[in-house]
Parts: sequence; structure tokens; C-alpha cells
Amino acid sequence: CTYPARWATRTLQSPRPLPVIGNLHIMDLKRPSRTLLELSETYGPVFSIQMGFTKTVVLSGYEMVKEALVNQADAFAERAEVPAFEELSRGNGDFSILFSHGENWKVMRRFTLSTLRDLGMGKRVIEDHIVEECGHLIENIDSQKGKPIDLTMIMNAAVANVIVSILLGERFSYTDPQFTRLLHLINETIKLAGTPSVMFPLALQYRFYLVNTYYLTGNLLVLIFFSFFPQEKSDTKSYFNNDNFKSLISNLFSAGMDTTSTTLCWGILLMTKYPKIQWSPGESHKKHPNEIMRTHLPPPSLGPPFQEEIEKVLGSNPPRMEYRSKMPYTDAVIHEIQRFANILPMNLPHATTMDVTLKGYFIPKGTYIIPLLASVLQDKSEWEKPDAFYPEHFLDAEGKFVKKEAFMPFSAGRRRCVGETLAKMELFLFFTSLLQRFSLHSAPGVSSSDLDLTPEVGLTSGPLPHKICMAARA
Ligand code: HEM
Repeated sequence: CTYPARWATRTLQSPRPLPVIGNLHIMDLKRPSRTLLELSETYGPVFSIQMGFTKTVVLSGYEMVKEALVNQADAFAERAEVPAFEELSRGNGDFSILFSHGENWKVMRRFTLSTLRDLGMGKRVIEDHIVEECGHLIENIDSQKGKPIDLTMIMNAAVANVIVSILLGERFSYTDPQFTRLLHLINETIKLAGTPSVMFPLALQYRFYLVNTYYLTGNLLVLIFFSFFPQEKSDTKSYFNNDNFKSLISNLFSAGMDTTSTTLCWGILLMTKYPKIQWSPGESHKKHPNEIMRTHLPPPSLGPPFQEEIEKVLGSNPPRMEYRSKMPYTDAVIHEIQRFANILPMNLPHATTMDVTLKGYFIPKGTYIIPLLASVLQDKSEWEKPDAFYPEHFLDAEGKFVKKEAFMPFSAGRRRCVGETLAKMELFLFFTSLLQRFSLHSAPGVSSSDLDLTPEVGLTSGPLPHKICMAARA
């Protein structure tokens, strides 16, 4: 239910703004989410900040974010109008699920989900595509034995190929020049999207990348895609027209690729940083880096928590979703990776669809809203050790997997991520495939405890670059 404006009893607090720039001078431009978390300590779970001329309301903590996005879902379902995103909402892309407003996003959301359904994509078929791509990923890493490889790029390519194969039944080679250019453009776009300058109409570099990504994705895929839907090709009046398909594909790429591959990269870093979670303490003391880099390890002797579970349940079979319920530790580790990595700390920007009262605070229609996911995933009242990497957050005393309400990396409510099921399958299948085949170690001369977990700047916050050794397991 939605509470009307006349129920407002409290006034929104905010830091004092300066003329023109508002509160931008107090923002940590590299990690704005950190500033917002700090401000919530002073101003409470709902406060406003002035981003230039735009007043933005920040929601902090599990209770408040849930109250807005779930309990008052309709009132907080709109996407905020960000100038650089608007570039795509004019003309082509009116029906972008990510960027459009009013009724359009609802149509596009239904359209996205029904298109995936129309393609006959039951869960099992999608799973088959991912399992096949896992094979290519392992093969690719194996084939480059001894050479340095850019894991971020390879993970991007694997995840992007899943989207391509779901839509087209085809895949690209990881070295295809057009494909790698597309991946590069998407990465740059997402990095730039995390900088506050995107809020302003003058974010030219960002717009350049955004528009290029959009057209390149379109050129690469749309024509082939229409071979599935020839009757729709010239029907520009229906929702099922060329531009909407372009939007759909471009949106699936930009929303689905970087998020999943960034989470996988965090997983790789965290397993390297915390070897006891990856394998047994005994094994971590063996002399490793120089010798084992890309050579075969002797079979692990005893009880590595994560890899032991993989060995016990999977053996040498390729991972499949049906095994997940038998692998509570693996499930807990993957959930904790998502919680800890916190890759979309500020969520995507929302806006109010109507005048609304939130826990006594009046918020007018059309106000920008930041549902601060970082504050939910690190909420002190919800997590035993909010700042630590602690898979036990998702395990009970008997080692069984437990779900947590405050686990919201995919957000909640009307705009909750549409790719959640796909992403969860990808994370489980890619991650267990990698850990089944490789052991991860810090580079020679670097102690795992020295690995820096500071996130990089961007709309999705990934790990900083690190050198990591992947040793093939026997
Ligand atoms: C680990 C992986 C992922 C994470 C953490 C993630 C997270 C999110 C979040 C936080 C949002 C914003 C929700 C909101 O506005 O309240 C979102 C939206 C969205 N995601 Fe994901 N996502 C992931 C993977 C994917 C994948 C694989 C796809 C599809 C291929 C996808 C497609 C979308 C789309 C289309 C939206 C926009 C929904 C809308 O505006 O209504 N995501 N995601």
C-alpha cells in the first residue's frame, strides 16, 4: 500500500548544499557509495542530497529499502532520468527496459521476459548453453598454459557468449576482433557510468561509448536475430520492431555481462585471498607459486572445504544445477561473494511515480531515489560480520544453506533484476567449473593476505587488477 502525502510528519535532513554544485563537493567521486554510507550514519535511513541541481533521496538499510521497493513497490518503480541515458531514450530505444520511463518500461519488461520464453528457453536449455560455455572457458585457459592471460576479458567473453547463444544459438571465438571490441566498449561504458559526471548533460565521452556500444551490439546481432522473427521486421508500429529488439539485446548485454563476470572475478580474487576457504590449510603451506603455475598439482589429499565439496559431489562430472542443493558450502561461498563484492552499491537510480510518504517523510512525485544496496548488504543489524568475507552468513549450525532476506544484490520489487535466475546459474556453473579444474594462488612473491580488496571505480565495482596463478588440478 502507498501512504498519501498528508501522512508526512517528518522533514528530510540533508547536508548543506553549495550553489550550483549542491553537495557534490563532499562526495568521494571514486566511491560515492562510501560517502552516502557515511552520511546515513549522520542523517539516518532516509535523507536527501543535492547532486548539482537534482535533489536525490537516499534510502539506507534493509528495513528502509524493503519498505520502499517492496512494501510501496508501485510508488518507487520508476527509473530516474539520467541525462546520458536519455541519449538512448530519444528515438531508438524508447522501449529500453533499463532507461525508459512511464508505461514503456513495463511493456519492455514483459517483452524481455516473453521473448526469452518464446525462444523456447526453459531453464534446462539455458543451462545447457552455460555448461557448453564452461567447457570452452576451461579449454581456453588450459590452452594458454604458461602464458599470462587477461582473466577479466575471458570471463566477459564467456558470459557474453551465454547471452549470444541463448538469443542466436551461436557463439563467438574469444579472439574474434568485433566481439572483443564490443566487450571493450561495454566495459568502458560501465566504468564511465559510475562517475558522477554522468549525471550531467556534458558527459560526452560517456555518451560516445554508450551510443557506440548500442549500435555495435545492434549491428552484430540484430540482423541475425530477425531471422527468428522475419514477420516483425518492418512493423515499426508494434512493440516487436527493429528498434525495440536492438534495445532488448543491447540492454541484456549491458545489464548481464559485466555484472556476472565482475562477480566471477571477485570470486577468483577472494578464493586466492582466503585459501583456507578454497582448499585445506595443509595444502596452502605447500610451496607453490613458481612451480605450480600452470603445472599439475598432486591430487589434494584432505578436506579443502570448497574443492572437497566439489570433489565429493561432482567428482569429474561437469557441474549441473541439480547438484547445487547437495553443495551447501559452495552455495554459501557464492552468495557471500555476491554480498561481499557488492557490485552495484548504489543500485540503478529509481524515481517516484507519485507523491508518497515513506516512514513519515514526504517525497514528491518524480524525485530521484538511490536505494543504497551497499547499506543492505552491509547492514549491521542483518549480518554477523558485515565487513568480513564470511560464508557462514549463509550456513546454519549443521552446515545447511540458509536464505537471508537482506541478500539483495539483485535489488527488490518491481524493477528487480530480470536476469537473476540466469545470473545465479552462470555463477554456480562457471565458478564450480573453474574451481574443479584449477587451484588459485597469489603470484610469486605476493602473500595472499596482501591482496588488496579495494574496489575499482565504475557503475559496477569490480576488483583492482591482480596477478593470480591458476594451477591445473590433477
Ligand atoms: C551477478 C549478476 C547480476 C547482478 C548483481 C544484477 C543486479 C541488478 C540490479 C541491482 C538491477 C537494478 C534493479 C533495480 O533497479 O532495482 C538490475 C537490473 C536489470 N538486470 Fe541485472 N544483475 C545481474 C545479472 C543480469 C543478467 C545476467 C541479466 C540479463 C541477461 C540482467 C538483466 C537486467 C535487466 C534487463 C535489468 C533492468 C530491469 C528493469 O529496469 O526493470 N542482469 N540487475
